[in-house]
Parts: sequence; C-alpha cells; structure tokens
Amino acid sequence: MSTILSQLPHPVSLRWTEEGLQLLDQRRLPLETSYITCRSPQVVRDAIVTLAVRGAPAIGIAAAYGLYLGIRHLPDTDTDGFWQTLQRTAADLRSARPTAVNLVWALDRVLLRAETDRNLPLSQLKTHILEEAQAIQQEDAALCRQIGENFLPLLHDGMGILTHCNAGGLATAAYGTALAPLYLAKEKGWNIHVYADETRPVLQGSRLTAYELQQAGIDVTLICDNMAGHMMQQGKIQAVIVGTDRVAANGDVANKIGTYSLAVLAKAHHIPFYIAAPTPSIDRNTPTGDDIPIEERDAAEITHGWNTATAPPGVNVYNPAFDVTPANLITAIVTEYGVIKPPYLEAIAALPTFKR
Ligand SMILES: CSC[C@H]1O[C@H](OP(=O)(O)O)[C@H](O)[C@@H]1O
Repeated sequence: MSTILSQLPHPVSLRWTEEGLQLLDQRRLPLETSYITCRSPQVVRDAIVTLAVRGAPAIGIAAAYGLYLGIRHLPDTDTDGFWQTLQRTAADLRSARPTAVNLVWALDRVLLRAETDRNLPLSQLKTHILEEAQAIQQEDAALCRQIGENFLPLLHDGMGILTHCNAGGLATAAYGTALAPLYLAKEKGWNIHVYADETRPVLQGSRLTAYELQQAGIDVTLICDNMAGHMMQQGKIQAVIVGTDRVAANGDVANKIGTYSLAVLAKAHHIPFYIAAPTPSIDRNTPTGDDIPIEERDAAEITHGWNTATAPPGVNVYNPAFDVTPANLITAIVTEYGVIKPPYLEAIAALPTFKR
C-alpha cells in the first residue's frame, strides 16, 4: 500500500458519523479546515448548492447520505409516509446542481436498492439505504485508486502536467480522479511537475488543487488560466489531465468552464489531452455533449470574488460553471476499467456501468 494513498495528505472531504454526515467546508480552504455536520437533507442540499461540498463524485456521495438523513428518523410503522418522504427527498437533492451526473447516479442507485428491498420491515430498509450510501463512498475510493494505476503507463518521470479546477481527493471520497496518478507517481519516486490552473471564478485550482498537491509534497506551480497557452508554447506541458462531471455516450465531456479552451490549445500544440472518468460520471443516457445541462451560477462569483466589487455595478454577467469538450479533442478517457480511446461510442457502450 503506498504511503501517500494510505494516508491522505489533506482532510477527508466527507465522513459519516452517528451524528450525521460531516462535510469539509471547501469554501474555507486552504486557510481553514472546518466541517459542517449535516443532520438533514436540506443542509446537505445547501452544502452542494453553495459548493461547501463539490466535485462530481463527492456531491453524489453526499446526496446518497442526504437521502438516508431524510428518512432515518421516520416511524417504522408509516410505510406510505416513508416512500413519500424518500421520493420527495430524492427530488429535492436531485435539483441541487444539474451537470454532474454522479448526483443523479447516486440517488438512483440508492432508490433502486430501496425498491429492491421494498418488502423488508422499514427498520431494515433504512439500514440498507445507509449501507448503499456507504458502499458508494467506499467504492469511489477504490475506483479512484484504480484510475490512478491505469493512468501510469501514459505518464513518465520528469514530465510537466497541466491540471484544471480540482479533481483531487477533495472532489471525491479519498484520492481524486485526475490527481490520483500524480499521487501514485510521487509514490514511485517520479518527479512530475504540475501546473495548476487557478480556475476562475471559484478558484478550485488555487484553493484546492495547489493545496492538495503542496500537502502531498508534489511539485506544483500555480498559474492563471490565461497562462496555459503560454506554458504549452514554452514546452512546459507534456500532458493535460482533467476530471469530468459528465461523459456523454459519444465521448463528449462536460467539465469545469475553461476545459474546452485547454483542449483546443492542447490540440494546437500536439499535447495529449486526458480525461479521468470514473464510470459513475459516464452517462449513456445522454447521447452527446449538446444534451448535457450546463449549470449557470450567480454573477457575484465573478463580480465579488474577493469580497469586494471587481466589476461595475449592474454590469451584465454570464457565469456558466462548465463547458463541453467534443470527443474529437480528447486523446483518451481513463476509467477504473482501463484506458479507452476513440471511437468512444463503442468503447463507452462496452463499459460495465451501473444502469440508471
Ligand atoms: C472529480 S471532480 C469532477 C469535476 O467537478 C468540478 O466541478 P465543481 O468544483 O463545480 O463541483 C470540476 O468540474 C471537476 O473537474
């Protein structure tokens, strides 16, 4: 077991306790480590909406626990009330953020478990719902490690890698998706130099990725998003690795805003562009990138990012949180089952994914 991956170099993003779900408040990182104790699904939903917990896998896991929080204290005698509350809680959580398919995937998986166990006494059914949420969390940790392993043949000692946003341990149960190979490379003694885009407007790259990698002792340089092309032109980047919020059936990828620009730049510079994609982020029910809902967030994230106005009052603002990178700009998609390459339609159809 690698020492880095057996002990996380940063606080864990979420943990289940008898009190409830504890979520690391990622809005306060990197300067403050504090947890929100969620005893109700409403608190979980608010944490997802406000990015206290964020990252496609992490919000799916949080929502699964939120579903359990919604029914755990209901009377074991009111079957109708149980099912009405379960469905209503799932609908509330599902509406928290639209782009990351992990949210829907996790809720549907817990609901399927409940439906499968429908004839059990409610007390047992509640336990099974909690167990399903815990299984999703534990499986995420295992599959992220595997993604890290599957990436290694694509990387080499001494290379420069560009990342965007945060697809690290803070975005998942433990090790991250796009950052998992970097932790494993460090463990192998490779000297990989990481360039982390700060990722405006919410700065997940500077606040979270730079923090994670620095804590792990990995060589990381923080850059502004508009410097990525220059770094490629200077020959500093030998690969781009990013996460994903949703991979469509044809291989188009939704990820943090700015990802598409990096893919175009990487193509122009003949630099491999890799997606780290756990299969819960792959959605065969979404035919192409055109069908992926893109979240638009509050203008204040852009106009008041540093707790002061950085734009004239009343100015028009457009704040899409994600963009879509077409499959033809993606060199490979690395999943826990292995590396898939174009043509993606067939390769994705062949993946053993959980059917929603
Ligand atoms: C493995 S995390 C995937 C994905 O989620 C992030 O978005 P957000 O911080 O808004 O939740 C970012 O797009 C990551 O690449």
